[in-house]
Amino acid sequence: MRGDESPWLIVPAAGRGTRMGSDRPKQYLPLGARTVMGQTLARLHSAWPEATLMLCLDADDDWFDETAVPFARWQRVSGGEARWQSVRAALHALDGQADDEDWVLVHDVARPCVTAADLARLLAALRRDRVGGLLATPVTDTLKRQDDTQRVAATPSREGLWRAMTPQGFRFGVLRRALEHACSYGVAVTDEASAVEALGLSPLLVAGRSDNIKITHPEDLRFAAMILESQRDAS
Ligand SMILES: Nc1ccn([C@@H]2O[C@H](COP(=O)(O)OP(=O)(O)OP(=O)(O)O)[C@@H](O)[C@H]2O)c(=O)n1
Ligand SMILES: C[C@](O)(CO)[C@H](O)COP(=O)(O)O
Repeated sequence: MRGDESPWLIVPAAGRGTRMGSDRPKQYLPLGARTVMGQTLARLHSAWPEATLMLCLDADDDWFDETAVPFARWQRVSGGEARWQSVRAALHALDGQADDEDWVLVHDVARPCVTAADLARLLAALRRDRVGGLLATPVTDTLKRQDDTQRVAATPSREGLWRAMTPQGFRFGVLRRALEHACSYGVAVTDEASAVEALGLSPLLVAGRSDNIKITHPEDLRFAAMILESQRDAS
């Protein structure tokens, strides 16, 4: 970001929610008093009201309602086939607007439970760092690797393993280069950090709350509603 007054924020929201299996993309399902997208954008806006939002939407999206966008400065970007392609399209749209040194924060529309405290901690950590980084939480379950008959082939150590979350924040120039590199070399990246890692850089892991869940399956939606309720009771 260039300063407190104009951070860049990319929200990939062009997914179809296949695993949710609902009648509409999961970002448009009701969650509390809003939609999933409405909750996510409200959380981001309360932390970073001056941000410029780049909102990646499917080109054929008929569900989008721009009254759900609380940001004064925002642009709609046509998303791509995969998440990283949606983020890349948003970075292309920032060409000529963002400087290489600006920080860009990317947050999934499907993570509506991110807290203001985690957003503030991430940003503070990024400002002290040269590379950039992401919210993440240490793995707490025992892990199993399957064989080709879906039996346990191994129990890998969870020591030093984290679950990657969002936001993920990097300088515009680095992230732009990382996604072009991933595109040119056909590297399949599921988050910004892995694209940056492919450049030989080491993103910072910033410990975040484990309830910053990604809504993926139907049960996650009910879980997210409970999390939002419990966070409201706690505040
Ligand atoms: N082509 C895509 C695919 C995904 N996303 C976004 O990336 C985030 C994480 O993706 P995921 O949870 O996999 O969402 P979907 O692609 O919607 O879900 P599914 O894989 O079940 O279809 C979501 O905010 C989603 O909207 C995107 O902007 N563009
Ligand atoms: C970026 C991400 O949220 C990190 O956990 C995640 O990888 C995105 O979801 P996908 O299912 O991998 O597209």
